[in-house]
Formats: sequence, C-alpha cells, structure tokens
Amino acid sequence: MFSLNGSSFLNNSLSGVSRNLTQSTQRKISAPPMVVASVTPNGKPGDRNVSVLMENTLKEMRENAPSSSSPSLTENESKSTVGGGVEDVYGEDSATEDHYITPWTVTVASGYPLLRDPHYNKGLAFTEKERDAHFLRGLLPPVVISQQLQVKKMMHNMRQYQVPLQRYMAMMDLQERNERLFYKLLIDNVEELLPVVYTPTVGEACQKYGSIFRQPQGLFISLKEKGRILEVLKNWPEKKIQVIVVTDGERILGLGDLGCQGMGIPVGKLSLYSALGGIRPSACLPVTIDVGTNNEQLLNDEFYIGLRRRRATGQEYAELLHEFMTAVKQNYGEKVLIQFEDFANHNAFDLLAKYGTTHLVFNDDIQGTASVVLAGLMASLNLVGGTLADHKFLFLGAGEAGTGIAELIALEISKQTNVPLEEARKKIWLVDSKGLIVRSRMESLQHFKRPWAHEHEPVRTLLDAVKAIKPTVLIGSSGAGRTFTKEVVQAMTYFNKKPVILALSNPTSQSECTAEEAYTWSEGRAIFASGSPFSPVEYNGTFYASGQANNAYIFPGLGLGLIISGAIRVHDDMLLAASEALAAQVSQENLDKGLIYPPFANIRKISAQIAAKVAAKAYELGLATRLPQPENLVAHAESCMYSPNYRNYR
Ligand SMILES: O=C([O-])CC(=O)C(=O)O
Ligand SMILES: [Mg+2]
Repeated sequence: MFSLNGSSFLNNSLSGVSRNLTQSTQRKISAPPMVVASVTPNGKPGDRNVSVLMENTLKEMRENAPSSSSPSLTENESKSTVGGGVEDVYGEDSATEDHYITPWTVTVASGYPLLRDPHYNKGLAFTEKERDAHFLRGLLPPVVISQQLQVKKMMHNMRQYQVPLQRYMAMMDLQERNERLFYKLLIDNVEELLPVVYTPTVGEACQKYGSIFRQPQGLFISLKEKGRILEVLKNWPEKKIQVIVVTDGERILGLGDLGCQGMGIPVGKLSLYSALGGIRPSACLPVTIDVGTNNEQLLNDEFYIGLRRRRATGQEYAELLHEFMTAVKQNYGEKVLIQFEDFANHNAFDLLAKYGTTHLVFNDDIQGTASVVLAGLMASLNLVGGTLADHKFLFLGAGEAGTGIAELIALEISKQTNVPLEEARKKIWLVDSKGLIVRSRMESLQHFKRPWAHEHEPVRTLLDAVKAIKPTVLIGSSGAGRTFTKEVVQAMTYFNKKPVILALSNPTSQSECTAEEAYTWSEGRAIFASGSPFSPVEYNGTFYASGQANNAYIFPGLGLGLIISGAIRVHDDMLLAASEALAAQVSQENLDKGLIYPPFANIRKISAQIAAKVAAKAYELGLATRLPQPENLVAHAESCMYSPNYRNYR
C-alpha cells in the first residue's frame, strides 16, 4: 500500500504506475501489493500528481451536489439511493450511485518505487532472487545482508549520536524508509530505544517539531477541514484501521500547549502499539486535531506548522470533535479503538464522558496512567506489606492523571473490601495548586475534583499536607517539576519505614524529583518509580534501580486485548484486569531490587498477558464480538502479534 508519507511513491513513481502494472501483468506476481491511486475521471494515465488529481476530483464532488450532478436516468433505469450495503474496503458499497468514489486499484511494487516504499523496502536485505523478480538489479550495491546485520549497523550508527533529538530524527527517518527494520530495531532494543522514540525525547521533538519537520506523519485535521473530515479520513492510504491515537495538542506531557506540534505524541504512542503490543503498523492511525494554540511562542515561530490562531473553544471546538468522532465511526465502524491523548483537563473528562457510551474510547492519561500506577502499587505491597485498603494515598496534582488514578485505587479497594466507593475514596487525598482539596473548597472546585473534597481544615502546601495526612504513598501527577523537595521526601521517610514515592510527570524536566534525590533524601528507603526513565543510582555503595510508571506498560496490551476480542466498549473492570495482569508480571527478582515494574525488555510477553486478561473481561462482560472465545487467550494474543521480520517476496 502506498504511504501518504511515502511522498517518494507519489512523487517518484506515478510515471512508474503503468510500468508496475505492465510488469506485474507480465510476471503474474502478486506480492508485495501496493494500492495506487490510478487515473481519476478527469485525469490522464501517467499524470504525476495524484494528490492534485484527487483534490480536483474532491473539489468537483463538492461543487456538484449529488442530485444535480447525477447523470439523468431513463424511466427504466433504477439507481441505488441507500448507502448501506456490505462493508467493503474501498467504501463502494456504502456509497449510493449518486456518490463519487475513488477508483483505487491494486498493483505490485517493483523497481525503484519498491525501494522507496517503507512498508516493503528491505534495503540491502533483498535477496538475489528478489532482486531479479522485482527489477532491482543495479539499483542496489552487490552485497546482500541479513536483517540482523542491518540492526547491528543501525544501532552502531544510533550510538554515535550524542544528542537525543538526533537519535529521534534518525529513528523517524528509518520509520519512513524501512518500517520493518524500524520495528525490529525497536523491539530488539526496547530499553535503549524507548526513551528515544517516546518519553522523554518525544517531548523535545514536539517542542521543535516545526524545525525538524521533514515528512508528514499521521493525519492533520484542522478547523480548515470542518465539514470535510470524512473526506480527509478517506485520503489516508490504509483502509483497515484498528487503533487511532488522537490529540489536540493542548497538554503535551507536562510541557503544556504545543498545538499542532503535538503530533509527535500520537506517532510515538502508535509506534509502541506496534512494537510493544503487536498491532500491525498499517492498522494504526495517528491524528492531531488542530484548533489553534494559545502558545505565544509557537504563534510567533516562523517554523510553526499549525494554524496560526488562538484555540477554538466552546461550540466551535465541540462541533469539530463531534464531526471527527462521527466520521471515524462511519468510516471504520464500531470496533475501531480511539485513544484520547494529552488533551487538557477541561476537555479530557468531558470527551471521555460524552463518547464513552457511543464509541470504543479510553483516555490514556486518565485511565492508562491509572492502570499502570495501580499495578505498581499492587506490586509494592509485596515490599511494604498490608493491603491497598491499609494504605493512605496523597497526590500532588488533581488533574487527569491524579483523579484517574485515585478513582481506580478507590474502585479496587471498594471491590476488595466490599465498602462503598465513597468510603474507599476517603483513604485518598489530593493537593492542587491551591492546597489540600477539602470540603470547605467544594463550591469552587471543578467537577472532577469534588469526590475528593474530604472533611479537613485547609492546608496550603504539600509539605504541610504530608505532615497532616501522614500518607504511606505519595504520588506526583501535577506536571510540575521539582515539587517533591528534600523536606517533602524527608517527611515521607519520617512517617514510613519504606515510603512509596511515585514521580509521574513527564518528561524528565517535569519529574517531581529525580531518582537520585528520592534515594538520597530517603537514605535509600524509598520505593521509587517515575513516569520518565532514570538510570540506576548509587547511594552509600548500593545501586538502586527504579521502575518506570508509564502508561506504555498498559495501552499496547489493553489495545491488543480489545482488538482480539472485538470489544465495542472499554469498561473500568478491563483496566483493573490490566493492572492485575501487569502486577503479576513483577517477579521476586524484580522486587528484590526494589522494582515495582517488570523490565521493558519482556514487554511483548507482558502485553500478551494483559491482552488476554482484558479480552477475558470483555467476554465475561458481554462486550466482545469475536466469537467464539478462543480457548487459550494468551496463546491467541501472541499469535495475533505483528512480527517485524522481513517477509519473502515471490
Ligand atoms: O507519554 C507519556 O510518557 C505518558 C503520558 O501519557 C503523559 O505523560 O502524558
Ligand atoms: Mg499522555
């Protein structure tokens, strides 16, 4: 299939389309196939610029309303006016005869376009036979090497770069050049490369997205596309989409409003869906909704890639989002998973509540983070003792992550102890920018904070809240760095033999404290994990390794579980199931090192376990549509996972 980002294909190979067709006909081969936009009604064979052609066609479609443009029919001729029909990849069945459709055709990639197609390119790993069969002779140097050697070489090259952003760019270039090699590299070197394609480096990449921009990745839907979002979705070259990660860029990690440049996040999350969760890359669609930005620096940046206006709000915002959500379901059906990512609080909760009942959606920052933190807490009980209900939790930050985690902990406590949810919530306290959330503040609180307003006198600072509440677990989720001060960590250590301290905010610059600070200030007693990775720390001659409490442990497996069961809704019990599955993967050996998360090196196995538990829950709740339920869900999940190994071409 051609890649939109593979401008290479569009630019280099349209003259090659007819050649491809001829060659493939002559040779009667069928792999690797490519979808090409062939001649449109108003185009000529061999026209180079398909996007212009398609643009014209679409323009024409818009100008000619269906009834006025339809050819006149005689009395006897009947035409279909109902766009229903059986589901087909190209949408012909669902278009009435009045509608224009895109005349997609399938052909076989060979020669130069094959080398430029990231889905099928293997570079120097094309075999002699493939070089003959696919007209590659002379287009490559004589040597034939294995994918393994390509990985070795790429890793060697990657390690030459000192600057993380250069590594990020090298990885993105590889993704655009040779997709399987990109995934092979990422899967085989996940611990080394996760911080490159994902947190923390992706944060810097988003901040500088405009200046490092080379090729578009993902789908950009801006206010300019209002009224035409369905058309925009149809421009995407892949027809079978299973997961969409969408952001509006308003709260990128803890970095704030990065507008359209937030695209790095959906792209990064989806590369993890494939590498960590085994979802086929072609089934993943990154989307950024551009409603403007309130980031003055970006508005004044000559390299900014987004709409140069302030953010749309209210009805204008809601309408664009609604059109998007409707178009997605219309185009991809009921079972496409939509992950909301890095929306600001004021939209995140409302979008989740609004679409949670009509679409297969979840919010990664509210629910994915909650699930990963709950898993870490469950595992930490092996080190600190007691049950969840025996502990007292204090949060700094009462936004998506804070309240999402708090609610999932309360739900689990309520299930374990049979106390009402309201009772379970009383073990959990939250501090926001105005201090401890208490009953006397109720009137002025945003709705998502209200369940946490317990009876207590006002407390202004985090340190005073630690002293007043005496929590056993301290969780940072405010997006503000350096807020777990020495005094705060020392107070936690004063009240607890082994204080559990989670500094969740991302990227590293926004972390509430560093691993080194946590271990030093607690004199090596803290059970510490953080959203962004930290290297092991030496304190008093002992090495302390900390886990990464990042939703990257959860969403790939959760997504896989939803997809293999054909789930149509996300249920909180699935998040609890995911937490239990992840916690069960923490070995005694991990715990002995103070780790409350398993190493990322085993993540595909872990994702399969999570997927199996999530799928089992979907079946149990009657939310699964893929029937019958496979007997061994773990084996089934593993068998469904995408492998990046090169395929052999006929
Ligand atoms: O992206 C990450 O590393 C975790 C996350 O969702 C966030 O910080 O918003
Ligand atoms: Mg996020």
